Amino acid sequence: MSQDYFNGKGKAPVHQDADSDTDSDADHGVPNDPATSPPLSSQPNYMTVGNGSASTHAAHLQTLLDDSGYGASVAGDSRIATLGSYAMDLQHDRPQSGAIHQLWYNAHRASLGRAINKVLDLLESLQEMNTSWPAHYPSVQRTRSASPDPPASRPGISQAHSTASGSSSSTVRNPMLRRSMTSVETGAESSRAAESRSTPEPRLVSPQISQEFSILKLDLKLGALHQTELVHSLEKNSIAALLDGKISSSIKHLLSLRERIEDTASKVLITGDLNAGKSTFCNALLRRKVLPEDQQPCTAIFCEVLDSRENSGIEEVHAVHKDVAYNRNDESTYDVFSLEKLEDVVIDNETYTQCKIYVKDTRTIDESLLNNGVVDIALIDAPGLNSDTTKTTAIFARQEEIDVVVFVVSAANHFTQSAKEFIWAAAAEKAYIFIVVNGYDNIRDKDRCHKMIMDQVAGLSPRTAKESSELVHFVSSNAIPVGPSPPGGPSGGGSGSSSGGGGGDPGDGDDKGKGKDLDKIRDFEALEQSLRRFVLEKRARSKLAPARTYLLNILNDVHALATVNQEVAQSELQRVTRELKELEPQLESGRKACTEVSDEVDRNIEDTCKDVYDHTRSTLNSAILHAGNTNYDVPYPGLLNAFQYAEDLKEAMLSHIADSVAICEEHARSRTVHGVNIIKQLGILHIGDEFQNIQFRPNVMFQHKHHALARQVHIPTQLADFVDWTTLLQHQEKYAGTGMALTVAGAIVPRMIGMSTWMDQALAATRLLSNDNLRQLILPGILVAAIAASAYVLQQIPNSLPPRLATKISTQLADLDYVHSNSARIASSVRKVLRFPASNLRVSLEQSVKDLDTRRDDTIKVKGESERASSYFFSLVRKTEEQRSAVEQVDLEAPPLGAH
Ligand SMILES: Nc1nc2c(ncn2[C@@H]2O[C@H](COP(=O)(O)OP(=O)(O)OP(=O)(O)O)[C@@H](O)[C@H]2O)c(=O)[nH]1
Repeated sequence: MSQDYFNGKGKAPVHQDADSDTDSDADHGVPNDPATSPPLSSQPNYMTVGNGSASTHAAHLQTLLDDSGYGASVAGDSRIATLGSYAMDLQHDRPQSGAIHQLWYNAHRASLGRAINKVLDLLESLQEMNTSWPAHYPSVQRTRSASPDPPASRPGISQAHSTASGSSSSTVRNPMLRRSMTSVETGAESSRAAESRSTPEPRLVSPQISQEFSILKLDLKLGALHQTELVHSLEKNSIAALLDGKISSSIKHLLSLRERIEDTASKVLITGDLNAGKSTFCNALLRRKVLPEDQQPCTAIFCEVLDSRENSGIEEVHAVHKDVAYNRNDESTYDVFSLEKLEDVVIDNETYTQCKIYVKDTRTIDESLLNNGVVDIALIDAPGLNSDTTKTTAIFARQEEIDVVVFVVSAANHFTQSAKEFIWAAAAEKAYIFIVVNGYDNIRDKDRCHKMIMDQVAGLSPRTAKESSELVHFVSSNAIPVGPSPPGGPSGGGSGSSSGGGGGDPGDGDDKGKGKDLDKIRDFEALEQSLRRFVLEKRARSKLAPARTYLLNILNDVHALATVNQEVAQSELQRVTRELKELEPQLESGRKACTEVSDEVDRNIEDTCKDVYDHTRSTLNSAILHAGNTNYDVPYPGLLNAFQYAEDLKEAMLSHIADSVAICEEHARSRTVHGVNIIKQLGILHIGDEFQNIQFRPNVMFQHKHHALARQVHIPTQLADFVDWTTLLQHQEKYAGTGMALTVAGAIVPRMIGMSTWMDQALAATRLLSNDNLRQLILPGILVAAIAASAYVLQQIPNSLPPRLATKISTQLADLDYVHSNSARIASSVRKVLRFPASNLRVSLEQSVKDLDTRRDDTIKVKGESERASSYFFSLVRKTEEQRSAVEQVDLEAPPLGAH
C-alpha cells in the first residue's frame, strides 16, 4: 500500500498542530488512493483453508474463516496460499500462527466493521433527530475526583496472551456517563485517544465534561467563560449545531476507521537521529542493500520500501513530485528511476519529498518482513531528525496508517534533543514505539550504555520502558549479512556492511570475532522476531484496537447523551401533559368568562344608557312643563318695556331648560363613571392589573353644547301673549275689589272683542239701552269697568306672560323633539364612552382565550415531539447498550485459538 503524505488532497490529511487534535475532532481520513489500494477482490487478503481435510486444525480455521464474514478465497491473488497447504508444507509454527492470527483478525475485523456500520446508522439517526428535536447537552452530570485516572499501564506484549480473563473483566464498563478507562483498553486504545487523555487538556472544558464525553465533547472557546457556563449561556439550538458538527466529524472518523480496519497493509516508519543507521537497519531487515548508507547524512526524503508485487513485480523507484498525490497508475505524479539511481533520489529533497521503492523480497515468508504471507508491510526510511525535520517526521508518524514507529538511536550518541522531542510528540500519538539502539558494536562498556539508554527511555516513554524486552533492542545493523546491492546501486561508504557482516569479517578466521558476529546476528534476529510479532500478531492493537476503543467511546457518549435526552424528553413529556391538563379547564373557563363577561358588560351598558335616557327625559319634560310657573327673578320693568320683559323671560325660561339638560348630563356623567368602574372591576377580575390603569376622564364628556337652545328656538312675542285669560281668572278671586268689574268685563269684554257675533253685540246693546234707568248708570260703569279691567290686565302681564311663553316654548320644543333628541344624545354619549373599555375588555378576554388556545396547540405539538424524542432516545439507549456489549465481546487481548 502506498501513500501520498504531503499533498493534503488525496490521502491521509496531515495534522498540522501537534496538540490540536484528539480522537474526537481530528480529521482522520484514511487514504483511499484508488491507484494504490489493492483491487477489491484482494482486499481481505487472508489465508484460506484449503480443502479442509488436511487437518482438524485446518478445519477449525476454515470455520473461523467462515465466521469472519470474509468468505472464501480470492482467486487470482498470488499472495493467497491455502492455509491447509501452508500448515502442512511448513513444518513449523510461525506461518501457521500468522495465518491463525489473520483469521482471528478477520473475525474481529468483521465484527468491528458491522459495529461501525451500526454506529454510523445510529449517529445519522441522532443527527436527524437533533435537527427536529435539538438535543440537550449535559453540561455537568456528576463530580468526579479532580485527580486524573491512574496512569494506564499497558499490558506487556509477552503477557498479552495470558490476560484473557483480565481483559474481559476490564471490558465491564460503567454504563454511566464515563469514559472507558480500563487499563487494557487504555493500552489498546488509539494513540490519539491516549494523548487526549494523558496530555493536559488545552481546551476550555470543565474536567467533568472532559471525563464524561470523550468524542462528543463540545469544544467551546469563548473568552474567559467556563465550559459549563457556556453550555448554559448558549442557546439550545447553538448547542445542537455544535453537537451536529461533532457527530459529523465522528461519522467521518468512523468511516476512516472502517477503511483503516479493512486496509490489509501495515506501515513501519523507521526514524531516528541523523546517521543513526536507519538505512543500514532497513537494509538489514531486507537482508539486501537497497537503501544508500553513508557516514554523512544522506537520506533527505521519506523512502517507502514495498514489495514489488504491488508494482507488477517490477523493481524500481517512483520518486513522487512535491505537492502531488502519488498515483502509481499516473506517471505524471512521479519520476521512475532504477534502484541503482536511488542514491541520487534520496538526497534530492528539492524535487521530491518521498519515494516508493519496489523491491523483490525473495526470502521465505517466515523470514521476510515484506513478503510475510499475512499482511502487506511497507518500511519507511525517514530522513534523520534535526531541527528542520523533527516536526515533519512527527507529523508523518502521527498518520493513521503508520502502525509502528521504529526509532533508531545511535548507541554512541544516545538520545539527542531532536530525538527526545520526537519521542515526546510521537509517544503521545503512538501507543508503541519500537526502539533500536544501533551501533552497539562500537560500545566498549555495553552495560553502562545499556543502563544509560534504558534510563533515558524510561524518562521518555515509560510504556516502552516497561516492555523493554520486546520493544528496546541493542543491535549492530551493519553486522547483518545483506545481499548484494543492485548492480551499480548503493555501495555504501561506511562500515562496509554490504557484503554482510561488516562488524567482523567472517573470513578473517578469528573464532572470537565469529562468535561475536553470531551474537550480533542472534540479537538482530531476536529484534526481527519481536518486530514481526509486533507488526503481525499485535496488528490488532494498532488497527483494530483504535476502532474498538473509538466505538466504545462513541457508544458511551451516545449512550450518555441518549440517557440524558431520554430523561429530558420524558420529563418534558410529563411537564407538557401536566400543562395540558391545567390548560384545558383554563381554556374552558376562559371561553365561558368571555361570553359571560361580554353579556354582563352589554347588560351594564344597556342599563346605564336606559337609566340615563329615562332620567334625562323625565327631567327635561318636567323642566319644560314647569317652565311657565317658575320664578325666574326677571323684574317687570313696566308696560313700556313689556316686550323686553317678554324677551328676558323667554331667555330665562330657555336657560332654565338648558340648565336641566346640564343637570341631566352631570347625572349621565356620574352614571358613566359607575359603568366604567363596573367594567374595570370585571377587567381586573378576568384579565388582571392591566385594567387597573384604564384611562377615563369624565370631564371630557358633553363638552360640545349641542343643546344651545337660543339658536334653535325662535318665539316672536305677540300682544296676545300678554293676556292670559286662564291666569287672569285664576287670579280673580285673589283680588276681590275688582270682582264686579272683572265679572262684567269678563262677561262682556271678551264678547266685545270678538268672541260673539255682531248679532249678539247688537242684541246686548239694544237690551241695555232700552232700559233708561240703567242707561245713566251703566255707561259710566262700563267705562270704569273697562278701565279697571284694562288696568288689571296690564297689571297682570307678569303673571300672564310666563305661562303663555312657556306654552309656546313647550310647543316649539315638542316640534323640535327636544326632549327625546337630548335624551338620546346624552344616552348615546354614555354608550360611546362605555363601549370603549367594554370593547377593550372583550378584546382582552378574546385575546387571552386565543393565547390559551395557542399555548394549548403549542403544548400539544411539544407533547408529540417529546413523545417521539422519548421513544427515540429510549430505543437509542437500548441500541447503544446492545452495540456496546457487542463491541466489548470483541476481545482483542484473548489469544486466537490454536495460536502459540
Ligand atoms: N559500527 C557501526 N556502524 C554502523 C552501524 N549501522 C550503521 N553504521 C554506519 O553508520 C553510517 C550511517 O549509516 P546510515 O544507515 O546511512 O545512517 P542513516 O541514519 O540512514 O543516515 P541518514 O538517514 O542519512 O541520517 C554508515 O556509515 C553505516 O555503515 C552499526 O551498527 N555499527
